[in-house]
Amino acid sequence: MGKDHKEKKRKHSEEDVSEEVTEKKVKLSKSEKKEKKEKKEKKHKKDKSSSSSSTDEVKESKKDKKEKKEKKDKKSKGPKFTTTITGSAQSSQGYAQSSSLTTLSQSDVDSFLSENEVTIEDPHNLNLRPIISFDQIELDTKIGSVISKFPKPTPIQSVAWPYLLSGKDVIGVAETGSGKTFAFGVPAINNILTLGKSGLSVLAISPTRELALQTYDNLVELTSKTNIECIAIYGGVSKDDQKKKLRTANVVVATPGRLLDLMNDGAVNLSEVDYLVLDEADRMLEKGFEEDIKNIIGGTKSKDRQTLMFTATWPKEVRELANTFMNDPVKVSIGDRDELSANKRITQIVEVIDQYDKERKLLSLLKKYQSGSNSNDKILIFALYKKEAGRIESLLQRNNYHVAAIHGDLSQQQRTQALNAFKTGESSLLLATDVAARGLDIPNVKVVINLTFPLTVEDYVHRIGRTGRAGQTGIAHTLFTELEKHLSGGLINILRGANQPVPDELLKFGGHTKKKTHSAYGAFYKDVDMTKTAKKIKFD
Ligand SMILES: Nc1ncnc2c1ncn2[C@@H]1O[C@H](COP(=O)(O)OP(=O)(O)OP(=O)(O)O)[C@@H](O)[C@H]1O
Repeated sequence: MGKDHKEKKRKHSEEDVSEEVTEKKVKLSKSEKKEKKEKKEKKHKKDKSSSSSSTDEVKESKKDKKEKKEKKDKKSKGPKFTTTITGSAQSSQGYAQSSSLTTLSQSDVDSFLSENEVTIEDPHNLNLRPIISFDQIELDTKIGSVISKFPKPTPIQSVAWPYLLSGKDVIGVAETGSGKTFAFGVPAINNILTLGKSGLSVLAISPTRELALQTYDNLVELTSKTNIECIAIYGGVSKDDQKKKLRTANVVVATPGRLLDLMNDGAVNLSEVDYLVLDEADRMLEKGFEEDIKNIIGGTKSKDRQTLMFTATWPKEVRELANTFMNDPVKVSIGDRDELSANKRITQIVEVIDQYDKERKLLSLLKKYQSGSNSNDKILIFALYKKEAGRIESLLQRNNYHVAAIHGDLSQQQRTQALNAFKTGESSLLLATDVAARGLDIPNVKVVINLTFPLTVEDYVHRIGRTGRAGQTGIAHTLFTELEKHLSGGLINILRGANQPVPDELLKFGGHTKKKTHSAYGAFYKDVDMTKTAKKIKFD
């Protein structure tokens, strides 16, 4: 390999993966569009030449539609949440149900499951009861004292912990801001302490540098009273310090590019990793990451490894790939996660506007949301591309706004500074690309403004999830233009699913979400039922 090529490769691996994937997707989608057009033309010619076969096709497609409808009707008539957990003292591989959980009445367990719309798909039939209060779980006291700052576990923690402490592979799907980091973090650290593990045994993979750092901070807090050493591995900073710390680390949180880089340098050995987490798992399983993830997982223990996938969105398209890395996973979902859905405590406002009106509209929204007693409210503005972010940053500065910015054209130091300024409130505006869409837990973000709609509806759910976290409420204000009309159907479904008004102008775009032209991208496809009204599903 030539020096230039090597250098290019290194740079590539250190670039922010998230933005990189977004841009790759767009480039590829152009060539795929061309391919699609050619296919369409071919099909058209074929149709013309055979009118009888075309009649057959119509019949066939009607039949298909009928079958699909029947299947759908059947599905919707069946029980939505099928979880029942019966039985009392349960134990499995090192996890023993506490006596206080055993004495909990079955009706209390049932109402917890129903109120939180819990679904558990457990191929092992373990029937493990959810941990409803902290006194129902026996954790190492060094961890117990850290998490006791919270009043009780969040639903995803309640349900996932017993399975994770039992050594099972788990897919955890729960809304944004619902405590998924501790859902996988607490058992990770508890297992190290109680099983007396040494060496590098826990690896969590994150899609962005900022999220890797945040998860690292959470794990440092959890291990603060222990000798466990944690390290964050991410690009844009020197490797030397990371290499040194890797020699003694027990827990690694990493972005894929830098981790692979260090693996290639021989600076990290994952062969003893037996607790592997893909955070924002659907993102990590997209085509742009797939190879990297395969290579990383290939370096970990293949036998006796516990593999976890956590996310707020779990599109069908990634599920098969997920299974290839897992061993009979238990799937735990909170809320109706089979349908893509947003956190219901977020007020969603969607305005359909002319794209040339965006900048004027943004300035008026900032005036509206930061006026009077709300003048210091934190607002997060999402642009789609680095260029757009740069342009809007100048626009805001010209209008005397003090704005922090995070996107791929900035150095890691600038990004970290910007995020800190927004976290501490030194700057009440943060302008970001989708680098900040997932996972970031920034206190008190009151409003998220989508200046340009993201490339997928999943990304929309993650973006708006930067507000309304940990039980709080928030506002998401989205500017939608004709350019994004192919995503209108998916957006309409999300709005309806969260009991939010759907503007007539959005309905006019129709209710069909087109299949993504590029399979690497978002993997979100859905036929939209325009007759669907928002419903509250009850567990009975
Ligand atoms: N048991 C708990 N009770 C109350 N708050 C909690 C609890 N556990 C975690 N939190 C807090 O909830 C917030 C959101 O948690 P976290 O960032 O893990 O959410 P998430 O589900 O991973 O969100 P996202 O899908 O956006 O990544 C954090 O500030 C965290 O400290």
